Amino acid sequence: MAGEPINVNEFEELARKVLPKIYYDFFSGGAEDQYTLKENIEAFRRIIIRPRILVDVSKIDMSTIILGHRTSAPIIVAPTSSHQLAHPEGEVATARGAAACNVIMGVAFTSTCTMEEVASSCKAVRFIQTFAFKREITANMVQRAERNGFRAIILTVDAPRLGRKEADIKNKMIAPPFKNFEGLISTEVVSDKGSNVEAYAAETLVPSFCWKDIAWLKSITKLPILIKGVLTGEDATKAIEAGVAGIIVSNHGARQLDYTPATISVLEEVVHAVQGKVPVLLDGGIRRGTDIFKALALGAKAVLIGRPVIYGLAAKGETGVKQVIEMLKNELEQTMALAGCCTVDDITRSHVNTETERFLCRM
Ligand SMILES: Cc1cc2nc3c(=O)[nH]c(=O)nc-3n(C[C@H](O)[C@H](O)[C@H](O)COP(=O)(O)O)c2cc1C
Ligand SMILES: CCCCC(=O)C(=O)O
Repeated sequence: MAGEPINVNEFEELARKVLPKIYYDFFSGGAEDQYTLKENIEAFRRIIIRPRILVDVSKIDMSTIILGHRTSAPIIVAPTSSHQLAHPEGEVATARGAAACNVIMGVAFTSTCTMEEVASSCKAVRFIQTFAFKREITANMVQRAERNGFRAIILTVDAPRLGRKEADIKNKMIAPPFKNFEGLISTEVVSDKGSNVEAYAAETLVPSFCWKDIAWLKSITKLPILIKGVLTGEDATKAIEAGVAGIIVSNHGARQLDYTPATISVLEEVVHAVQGKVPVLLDGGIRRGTDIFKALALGAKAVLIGRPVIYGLAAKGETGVKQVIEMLKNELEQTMALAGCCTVDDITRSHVNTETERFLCRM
């Protein structure tokens, strides 16, 4: 690649060049055979856009409202851990990039900067992400989130234990200090068996966490709860019954259970189960504005972007994060104009064709 990156994939190439291999592998990798990792991207390619012509597209408005917050585009920075392994300024730089683009910033509790550092560094609307942690960790997180102006809790439910990323095992990947845990976990988290991420998980995660624990989480906070990691209509129905404020269709960027479906291929199933009761968001494999358009056409309110943001951060810090988000926004704007959609509400189911539909047409 010569010159400046002009799309998200070129940012990945740049990140691969600047990062030590062990960290590039950590950020880019998926679980086991990485079937789902490839599928998250491939499944988008199998969806075709049905543009409408001769629509007045002289003004395109990508803005939307997510849980009451107006944002410039249906894009949220996905909560991902360990940003200081990509860039010394870590999550603070990422959050500033998100703020500059007026999109919502998802902050992982396993961040390398503290929640407080991120909160005081930028004006972005921030959501805090947590796992099925021990109750004392969750209670601490909730108090700090409320005190520091976080607007929602993202509860990630696809990780009762950690997925097996074989590159990390081979590379003996050592997690950076997750500063939010200071004073909360007693033992020094180290391991001589290679990756210490397992040790972190064993110290903090509660594999017995289940649906009834959502009622407990609701009882200790007024913040809306988004549940992240839903892949079936059945679980979407249960999530609504549990009283969540939103659902994120996600397979954790293919880093947990391999051979789960590409998220875009199960979005409609979840959307049908939810019946418009709460917003449905999606992440996994978004690399183009056309991908965002397809997700919206199939019923998502917005999408979350994981790895592309990290690649931007690795390549150019805050500026890189901003450039990656702006690229995706520009591509979405271009797609909307060429498909004849002036606002996000104009993007409908009839603007795309799935592979199944094309197959059924031939029968
Ligand atoms: C390096 C890395 C770290 C992640 N850390 C977390 C995390 O701490 N909590 C979480 O809920 N999801 C985490 N995720 C998953 C993301 O939130 C998101 O679901 C995924 O990255 C979306 O796929 P994409 O990377 O293809 O955009 C992580 C993903 C990556 C790549
Ligand atoms: C203990 C860190 C968890 C990070 C994570 O969720 C991931 O790498 O996918």
